[in-house]
Amino acid sequence: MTILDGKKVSNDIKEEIAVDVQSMIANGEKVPHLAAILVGTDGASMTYVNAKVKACEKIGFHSTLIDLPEETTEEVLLEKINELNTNDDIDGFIVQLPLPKHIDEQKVLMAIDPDKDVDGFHPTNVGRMALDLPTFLPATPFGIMELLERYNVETSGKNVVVMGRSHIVGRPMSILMSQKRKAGDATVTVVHSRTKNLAEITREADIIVAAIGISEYLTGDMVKDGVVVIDVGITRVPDDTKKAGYRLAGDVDFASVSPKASFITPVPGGVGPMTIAMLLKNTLLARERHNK
Ligand SMILES: Nc1nc(=O)c2c([nH]1)NC[C@@H]1CN(c3ccc(C(=O)N[C@@H](CCC(=O)O)C(=O)O)cc3)C=[N+]21
Repeated sequence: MTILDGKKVSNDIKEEIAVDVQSMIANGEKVPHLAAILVGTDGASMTYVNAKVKACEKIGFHSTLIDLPEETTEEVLLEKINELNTNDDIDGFIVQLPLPKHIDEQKVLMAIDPDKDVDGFHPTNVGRMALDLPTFLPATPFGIMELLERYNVETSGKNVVVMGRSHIVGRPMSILMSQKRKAGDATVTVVHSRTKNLAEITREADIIVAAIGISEYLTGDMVKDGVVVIDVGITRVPDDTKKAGYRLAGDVDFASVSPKASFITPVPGGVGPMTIAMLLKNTLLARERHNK
């Protein structure tokens, strides 16, 4: 069994990007500038956004964190987005999700200039992804593809079961893996909360991408020997024995699944760090495209 070490691979990618940044500086070019908008003070969201800003600093990007109060109106948020759209110094930006309930998420995502949409959530970019045109791939699926590639995990002709149909992970994952590309060419099945005989389907899978948001849902009896398991879940489970008061759990029951797996991602240290690395990669790409 091989651990797919997202922490290590994400550090490799960050180092590669840092080298690119150094040559940009040497050539007198502007370095990439990422902005992130955070609305409210959700603990997990703050952790992720801060991790993104810190990663920018580490590799030499400029970054701007725009912190807005929970009660920010949709109108004000849309104004902020328009400012970032028209600010030539900003190469790419993200609006951290989830947003407060009084804000229409779809409306917000559609307000982002697709050329600065480094999350790849704008319908234009989703469409471009589906058509296999140049775009920004959503960071989590992009990170999973990259992880599979770097460990030379064979996907061509394999049965891939994607658990979950979210717009951010499950859906794009299923599209990418069915496409003719590296870490693609797979036969993809999407399962979700209405799926019947779910375990019968997962037991046929060569590769499982678990992205349903239920902690430790996938157990050893639901997988076959030699399975490749990608765990996208990240839930904070209350735990008094931990200093933070919680532990991080994935969608996979690692204890029972890992003995049967050929490759498996841990949580933490798997898909999460890859997501951040690919956001940086997209921001570098945005800078390069804006140069042209
Ligand atoms: N517009 C937007 N874009 C996103 O990309 C986005 C988002 N909204 N909302 C929330 C999700 C979640 N997400 C994670 C990023 C990094 C880790 C990560 O680095 N996790 C560490 C652990 C971090 C911890 O201690 O909590 C790990 O898995 O090792 C996890 C989750 C990005 N998301």
